[in-house]
Amino acid sequence: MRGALCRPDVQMRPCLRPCARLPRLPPSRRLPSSITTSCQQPPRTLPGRAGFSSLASLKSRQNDRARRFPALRSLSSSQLLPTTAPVLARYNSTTATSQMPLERKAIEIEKRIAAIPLERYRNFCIVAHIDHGKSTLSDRLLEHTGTITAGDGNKQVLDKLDVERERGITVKAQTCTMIYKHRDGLDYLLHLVDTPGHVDFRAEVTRSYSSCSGALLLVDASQGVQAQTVANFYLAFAQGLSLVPVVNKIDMASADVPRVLEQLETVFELDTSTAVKVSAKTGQGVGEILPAVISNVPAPVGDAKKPLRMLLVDSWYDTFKGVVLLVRLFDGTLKQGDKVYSFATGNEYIVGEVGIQYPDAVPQKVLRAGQVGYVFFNPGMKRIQDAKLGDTFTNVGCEDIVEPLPGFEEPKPMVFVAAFPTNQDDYGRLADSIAHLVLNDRSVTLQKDYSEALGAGWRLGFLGSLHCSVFQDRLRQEHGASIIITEPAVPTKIIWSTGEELIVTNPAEFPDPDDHRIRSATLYEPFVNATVTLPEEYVGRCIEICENARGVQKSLEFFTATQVILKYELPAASLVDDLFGKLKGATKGYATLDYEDAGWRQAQLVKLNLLVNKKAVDAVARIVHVSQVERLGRQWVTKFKEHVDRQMFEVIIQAAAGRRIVARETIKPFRKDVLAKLHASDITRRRKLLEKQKAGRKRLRAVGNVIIDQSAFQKFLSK
Ligand SMILES: Nc1nc2c(ncn2[C@@H]2O[C@H](COP(=O)(O)OP(=O)(O)OP(=O)(O)O)[C@@H](O)[C@H]2O)c(=O)[nH]1
Repeated sequence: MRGALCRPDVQMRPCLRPCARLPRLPPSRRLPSSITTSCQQPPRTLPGRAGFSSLASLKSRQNDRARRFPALRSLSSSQLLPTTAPVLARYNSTTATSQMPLERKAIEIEKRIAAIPLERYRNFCIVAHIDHGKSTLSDRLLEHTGTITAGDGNKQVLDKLDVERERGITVKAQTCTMIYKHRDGLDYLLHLVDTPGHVDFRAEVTRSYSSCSGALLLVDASQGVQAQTVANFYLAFAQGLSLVPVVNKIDMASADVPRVLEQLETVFELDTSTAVKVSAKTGQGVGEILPAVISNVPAPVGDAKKPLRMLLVDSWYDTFKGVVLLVRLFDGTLKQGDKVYSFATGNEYIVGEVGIQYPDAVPQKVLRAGQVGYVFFNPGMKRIQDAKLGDTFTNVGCEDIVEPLPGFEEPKPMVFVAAFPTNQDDYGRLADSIAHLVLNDRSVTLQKDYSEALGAGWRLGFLGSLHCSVFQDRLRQEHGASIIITEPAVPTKIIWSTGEELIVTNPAEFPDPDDHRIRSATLYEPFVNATVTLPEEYVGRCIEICENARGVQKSLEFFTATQVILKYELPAASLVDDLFGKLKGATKGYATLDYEDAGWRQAQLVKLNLLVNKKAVDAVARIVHVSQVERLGRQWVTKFKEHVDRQMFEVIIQAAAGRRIVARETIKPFRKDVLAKLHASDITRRRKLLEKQKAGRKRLRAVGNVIIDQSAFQKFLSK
């Protein structure tokens, strides 16, 4: 959430181009620019070509593996080389210089970059609401600079995950270096970051801003300013980024450019005389963007002659290279063989390879101050936990004279679910798949969990509901996993009468109603500050929805004659309860929502249990506000009844809030005709058989021995 992520310690820059003044901004501190001390570094030998041969060596390793393990021969190259093969495939199909082998291409790029001074570097990202065209515009810029060739196969080149392409959303910020020949005839080194628009991935956005000094503020000409435009604008502004207004989708019949320009002036007080009007789809006007970036975005500050000061922006795991780091160099240079020191862990590493994303990994001899690129070590960094995002690296021996950069605040997961394999035999395989995904998504938290009903599983924490659903999709798509996922829930804070605190993310850890301590404890739930933008005619309905979600209105402002910004303080639980879906439904899809962490608020919370023959189904339990128990309890018992088969005995389904039963349904038993073969007149025998049947039922009921099929849970837990 934004509150937890934005950097209150980053100073606002005195000059903001083109906008000069803005109210209501958080205090911030300037990004450190340079240090004045110097450091004697040991003489280094120039790296040989070894760094460039990594691809060849990977391929020969692949062949070697295939020779040793014949079963691997049937696998595709992408299965054998999880990172490099798709990279190569796309590189070959997309890169303008793609006909060249990787090594030649690397040398060519290196020559051009070496001739570009720091004053001609520009690091920028695209700030926009979801779906306003960031990834499409990135494609056009990559084509415009010849980084990739135009063509149908090149849609959303920077959206590398399957789930991103399938859903058409950016989940992971991606970076790309471009070399641009400007109108002045000189080469400029541009570094572009395509960021996600959705609020769940705000951590990615914030981190990306730290490697940039400017941003394109992109707005859809038909939709105008929306919730995430506002939120991302304030984040970028607080980081001191220089903003270039860009109006996109001008090819659309519904485009209203003058209205959008007016909004940019009114909402952000931006000077729109320099705004660029484009269609990322057709390419119209795209040629004007990079000249605007060059004139408005300042070159990064840094000194290549100083000791290394390098910020760790992102990381991912590669089977062969170990952890690969995406870094921004503030000072110094980095090349193969350099020894570096991590301020966060105190570990030392030897650089194995450095390079740039162009848009895929292209090795380079050296990275210089101001550049953003990748590095991996030799021997490789084994544990992803050692790559602490926001960490500063310097040359070994310079740790006492180099001041580390301010890091990032780790995002806190706010949505928790439990996950279980559909078939317990798959536990081991699913554990591997989850571990693999968690390696590359640092914001997911993972703990082992166990449910009597569903067996061994895990409790996973996510940044939001979309983050959770993207993770599930990736598990299914990339690992073919079949899982049961419980309903998402937010954490609860308990402050005991002794003053001690406990954050409960698993309802199983919530104290029993019989536990005397809970009666004197105070309970808290997380709240968010939500910003909703919507057309004026739907205001009444949206207010009703927010109030029903226990929201407290903070403000209602018109930012144009027909558009409203509504601000509410809301329980975070309402977001997992599909508040956004309800708002969209009420506004024909026009409402947009953004939110930031507003901290904990005291609340009357209770654990709601689903009981089957008096026995709690642990996987279903939730901690909810007292006002919700009746509605949710009724919903649960009705839905559960639909999915449980009739048994030989009566099944009682109840919802219990603490000790209070709030809803009940009964499934009548099959009555087996035990008297079928009996002669009608044999009264004693008849009574005996009926009594035996009754006792048998009683015994089963007493142990709550209800056989519930796994598919019943799946259907119950699926929306
Ligand atoms: N007509 C038209 N459609 C566009 C234009 N730019 C983007 N689109 C379409 O708008 C949709 C969203 O574009 P994306 O580039 O995925 O948007 P995004 O901002 O990267 O989306 P997120 O990463 O999910 O925030 C896609 O269907 C694009 O084809 C444009 O200039 N004109």
